[in-house]
Amino acid sequence: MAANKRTVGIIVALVILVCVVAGANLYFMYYLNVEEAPHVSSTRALENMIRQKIRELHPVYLNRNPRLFMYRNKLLKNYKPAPYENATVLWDIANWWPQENEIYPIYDTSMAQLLQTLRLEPITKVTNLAKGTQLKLLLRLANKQKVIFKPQWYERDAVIEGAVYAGKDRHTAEVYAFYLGAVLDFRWTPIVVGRVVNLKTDIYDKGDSELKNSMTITETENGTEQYCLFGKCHYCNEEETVCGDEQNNIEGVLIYIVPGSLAKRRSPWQRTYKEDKRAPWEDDMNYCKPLKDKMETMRLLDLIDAAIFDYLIQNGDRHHYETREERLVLIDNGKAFGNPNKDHLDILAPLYQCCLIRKTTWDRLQVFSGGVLTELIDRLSKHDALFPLITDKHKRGVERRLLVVYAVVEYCMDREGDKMFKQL
Ligand SMILES: Nc1ncnc2c1ncn2[C@@H]1O[C@H](COP(=O)(O)OP(=O)(O)OP(=O)(O)O)[C@@H](O)[C@H]1O
Ligand SMILES: [Mn+2]
Repeated sequence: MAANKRTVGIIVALVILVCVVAGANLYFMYYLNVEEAPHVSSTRALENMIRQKIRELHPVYLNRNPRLFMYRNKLLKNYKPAPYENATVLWDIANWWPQENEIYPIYDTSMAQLLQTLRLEPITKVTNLAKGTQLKLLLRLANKQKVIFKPQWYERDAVIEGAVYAGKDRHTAEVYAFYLGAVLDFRWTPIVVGRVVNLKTDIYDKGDSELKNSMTITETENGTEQYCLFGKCHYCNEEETVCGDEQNNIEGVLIYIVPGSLAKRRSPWQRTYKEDKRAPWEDDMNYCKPLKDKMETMRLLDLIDAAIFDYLIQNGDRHHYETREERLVLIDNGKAFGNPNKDHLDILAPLYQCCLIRKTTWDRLQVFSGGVLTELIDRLSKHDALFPLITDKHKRGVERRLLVVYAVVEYCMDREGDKMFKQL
C-alpha cells in the first residue's frame, strides 16, 4: 500500500515536472516567437499555413467553373474588334463613361470600336509628360483627344532581378492590367492598347521643340538615321534612351486619360524603398487592426481588391494610390511582370492581415479557376498589336498566384469564418 502510494506520488511529481518544463518551454517558444522575432516567425508561419492550404485546395479551385460560360462569351464579344466611323463620337462617349472609379461599362458596343480608334487614329502632336518619375509622352490624336504613351524598355522575356519595384516600366503590363481588370470586373484601370509607333514620323516630326530636344538622332553605319528618346522626367537622362528598330519603329502603349480629377494618397502598405529599412506593416501581423477603425470599410475593401490585382501581376510599386470620387482607381500598372519565377507574397498583406474581401470579388475570382484566367485574357488580347502581351512563364505565374489567393482566403475563412465577406 505504502509502495503504491509512493509510486503514485512519484508519478504525480513527474507529471508536475513535465508540465512545468513543457510550460516553460511553451513560454520560451512564445517569448521567442512573439517578443524576439515577431515578423520572421509570423510571416513564416503564415507562409507555411498558406503552403499547407495550397496542398489541401479543394478541386473546385483547380478545375474549370461551370459558371464561366455566363461570362466568357459576353466578354469575347465585347472585345471583338469592330470598325468605327467617327472617332470623336466614340471619345465623347468614353469620356462620359466614368462613374466613381468605374472607368468603362461592363459590356458596351462602343468599347471594341474605341480600342480600334486608339490603334488606328493618327498621332498629330507630341509633348513630354513630366508627371511621375518614368518616361512618358502625351500624344494628341486627331480631334484633340489626348492619351499617355509609355515606350518599351524590355523584351517580354527579360527577367528583372532585385527588389519588387526594380527596373523601368514594362509597357505590356499596362495592357495586361486593362484586360485583367475587365475579366475580374475591377473596371478601375485605364483603357489601354499596344501600338507600334515610328520614332521619326509619329514622334519626332510631331513633337514640340522640348520633345525634339529630348531625342537623339545618330547616323548608323549603313547611312540611315537612328532616332532615340530619353524624354523629360525625374529619372530621365541622356544615357538611358529607348530606340526603335532599323525603321525606327518602337513598341509602346497608349493609355486613355481617365476624365475627372484624381487624388493621390499614400498607401498604408507603402514600402520604404530602402533595402535595410522595413516598413511597420512588414513586421506587424496585427497591422490592419487599427486601420479597420481608422479607415472607411469601402476604402479598405478597395485596397484589398487592389492588393489581389497587384499580386496577380506582381506590381509591388503602389506606394501611392489614386482615387476618383473617393474610390480607388488602378492607375500605373507598369511595374508588373518583373520576374516570373518570384512571387512576392507581401503584396497580399492587405488581404491576409485584414482577412476581409468583397463578396463580389471572391465570387468573381472563383469563376476563372482552372487555367481559364490567363487563357481568356489571351483570347481577349489577341487583337492587340503587342500580342502575346506576356510570356508563358508569366502566365503560369499568374495562375500559380491565383491559387495562392484562393489559399489565403481559405486561411482567412478558418480564422474569421463568413464574416470576412463584405457586401460593400
Ligand atoms: N490614364 C490616366 N488618366 C489620368 N491620369 C493619369 C493616367 N495615367 C497617369 N496619370 C497621371 O499621371 C501621373 C503619373 O503617371 P504614372 O503613375 O503612370 O507615372 P510613373 O512615372 O509611373 O509614376 P511613379 O514613378 O510615381 O510610379 C499619375 O499619378 C496620374 O495622376
Ligand atoms: Mn510607376
